Amino acid sequence: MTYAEYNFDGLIGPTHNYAGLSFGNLASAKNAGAASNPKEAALQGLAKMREAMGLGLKQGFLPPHDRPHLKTLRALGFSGTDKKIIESAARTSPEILANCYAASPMWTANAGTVAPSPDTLDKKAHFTAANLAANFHRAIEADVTARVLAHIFDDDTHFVHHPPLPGGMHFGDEGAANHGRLCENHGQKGVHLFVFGEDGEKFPARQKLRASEAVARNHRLDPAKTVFLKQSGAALDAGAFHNDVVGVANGTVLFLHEESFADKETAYREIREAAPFVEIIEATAKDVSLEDCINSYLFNSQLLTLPGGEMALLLPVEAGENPRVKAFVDETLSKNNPINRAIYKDVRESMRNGGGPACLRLRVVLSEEEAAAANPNFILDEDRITQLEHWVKAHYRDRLTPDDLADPALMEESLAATQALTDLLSMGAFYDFQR
Ligand SMILES: NCCC[C@H](NC(=O)CCC(=O)O)C(=O)O
Repeated sequence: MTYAEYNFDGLIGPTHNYAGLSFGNLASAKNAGAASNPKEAALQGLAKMREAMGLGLKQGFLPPHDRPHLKTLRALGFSGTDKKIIESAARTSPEILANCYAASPMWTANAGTVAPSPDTLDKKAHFTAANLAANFHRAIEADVTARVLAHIFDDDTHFVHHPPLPGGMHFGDEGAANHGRLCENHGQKGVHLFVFGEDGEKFPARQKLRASEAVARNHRLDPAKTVFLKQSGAALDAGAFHNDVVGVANGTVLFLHEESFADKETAYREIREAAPFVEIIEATAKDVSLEDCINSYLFNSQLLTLPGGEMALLLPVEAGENPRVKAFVDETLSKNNPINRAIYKDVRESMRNGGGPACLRLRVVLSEEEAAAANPNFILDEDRITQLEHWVKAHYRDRLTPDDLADPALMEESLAATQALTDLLSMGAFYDFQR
């Protein structure tokens, strides 16, 4: 059976803004209060999806969530008409309102963790939506994300869906941003790398070891092909709030910064034991400092296997603008390894909130049969992506500041856009505001 990797990117929602909500995420803090451009953000995201499609890769997307999330605002005691809810939240609790307005479901690397069917005991593909317990604005994504995944992969002969882990931060889980899969080819049993953290001196760790272990158990992974690795405190405190800021795995390659893990020698040994075929390509601190790494998002690139078998790095333009990072990329391309191409893409709107190319996508490996069982409305072809571009251009603003969140007109526009999208995608009464 033929297996292929699908990248499911987050379609960036109409309320994309810079509210500085994520402690430990340096870009989010730095840009707090700045004006965003939601239209440009969504079009940059779609342009990245087009790029991947142009490379001959399979591309899907996950829809944005309904924002503002009125259900959460009501649960927190705001009542009356929708307009009244926005007005009173804006007046008394602008911070709560900003959290309920975040377009953060765009970063689908945090939507959940996926185990492809060749890797699981029951030979089904398993999904666990991430609980994102570390941040209020992200924790409210979990239920709707679980609904989205169940809607797209709606066939229990092929797919198993696990609810977000219970227990709040005790089982804090941030999904695929702390997870990678190594394999010789997609149809063979892969090796799962789960990276967890422990609170640093400056910043808290979001991913807990016990959460990664629970996901691995639920997904019925082979313990011999599962490795749990502790993130280094230095990386966390330098701003790597998710491990995918300092490393990426694809196929036989692990591409990362040498200071990613707490105990590098042990980590590499365990990875090699589980995946003897692995090729580790690392940047030393001398090549690129952790600071350069985090400012440029070098390792938050998508490492993609092209149809011809070679690999390409899809990097943010910021990586090409840093001379030390650019030199390291050029050197990597010139060496004898599978990475032969670098493509720099502009996803600046997302980058300003700490999300690079790899944050914007969830990888799902599917057999042909499984792909045929997935909802085709969320797999892109030329017609579908053009439709989405038109939808963005028709509904999105090109400027949004945190002050604008107080304006009930923004709520009306955003929910009207979401309604139009559900019509376009035949989703029915999908979101909480439609029920
Ligand atoms: N994987 C990338 C995730 C980026 C995301 N940023 C944010 O939520 C910032 C939102 C804001 O500050 O408005 C986060 O930190 O989880």
